[in-house]
Amino acid sequence: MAGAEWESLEQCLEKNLPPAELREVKRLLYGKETRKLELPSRASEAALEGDFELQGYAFEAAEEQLRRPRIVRVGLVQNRIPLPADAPVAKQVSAIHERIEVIAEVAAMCGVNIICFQEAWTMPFAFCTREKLPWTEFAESAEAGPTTRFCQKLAKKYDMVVVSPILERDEEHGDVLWNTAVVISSSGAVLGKTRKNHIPRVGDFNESTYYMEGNLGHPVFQTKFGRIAVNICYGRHHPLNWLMFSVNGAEIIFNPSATIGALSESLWPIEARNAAIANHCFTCAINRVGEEFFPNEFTSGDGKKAHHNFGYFYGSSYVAAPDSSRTPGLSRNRDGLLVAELNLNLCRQMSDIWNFKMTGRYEMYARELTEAVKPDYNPNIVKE
Ligand SMILES: NC(=O)NCCC(=O)O
Repeated sequence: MAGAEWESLEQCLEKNLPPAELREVKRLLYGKETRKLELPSRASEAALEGDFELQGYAFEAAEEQLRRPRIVRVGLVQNRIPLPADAPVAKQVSAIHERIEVIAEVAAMCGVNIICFQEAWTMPFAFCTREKLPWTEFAESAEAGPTTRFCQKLAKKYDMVVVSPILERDEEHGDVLWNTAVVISSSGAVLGKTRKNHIPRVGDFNESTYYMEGNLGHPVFQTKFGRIAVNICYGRHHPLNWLMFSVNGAEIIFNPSATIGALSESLWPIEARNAAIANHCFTCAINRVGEEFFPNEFTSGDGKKAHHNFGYFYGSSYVAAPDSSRTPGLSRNRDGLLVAELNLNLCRQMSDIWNFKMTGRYEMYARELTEAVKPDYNPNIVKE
């Protein structure tokens, strides 16, 4: 299984395919080509100095007579944890805030309107350990915690919407934990929060030890740049989860994730891209980078030796559009900022062409699903 030594699918294709074939392969794997964005040279210099990748692409839409283009720039941030997982909690949180502050400043230079960080961005992805302390100490109030205050400052300073996926401690309801994304308006106000609806029970993703499935449904946030939603990590395997955000009007669905190569890398390029097509919206898939080592060994419950290492987080963050085009991914092994310019008019344009919302048989599905979840349901199998 590839670790850091394998840079990316894109690099491999560029290196090994003759130009004419590369064009055809890209046509299938990436759809209509996205235009490379001209980003300010001071942003590229700052990225170089800060040792992170900076890429920018634009999605085009057809010109309309009655609507002006609705242009919005999104910024996707993928990163390693800057300090080892056994460093003191407060130091880890400050180090990650400092790292993200540098990347957010570059995002602002690039004109980013909405920035989204990776899942549980303020901490190592420690849920594999099943230990409570010190990992639960990373949990914070979504409304008033230090990370939300940090993001509010960024939002106000840069007139930017910030999507901040954290481990939430809900002090108003018995101090319980949730996997939550806080959405902070460009005014600096907390617009709201959304919680991870599907908790993985696969491999070392032992998240059910820490929190329950979200109870906030599928909220969509009206920002001044467009309507956004957040489908946290494992929710991307559930087409109906994407659908419900779309039913509520999401034009951009962020998918902040933490996932490893051995488990999901072959699913990664397909799922968010498919969701963008099926729901006539943009999707933004973000994954963390690198390896994380935990002080105490843990087992994977598979009879194999206990280990300290979760596996390889393969980055590869990308944006997908409703017309099936997508950006190349960021690298598999470096911190990175992906800037994508979207024209939200493309959502309705694709809907008018393909009509999935119009041809979807939602009443029929709703009726049949209502029956299917009943304990006495008989599957509709026709037998001879
Ligand atoms: N963080 C998380 O939900 N990971 C589960 C694995 C996956 O969905 O690829």
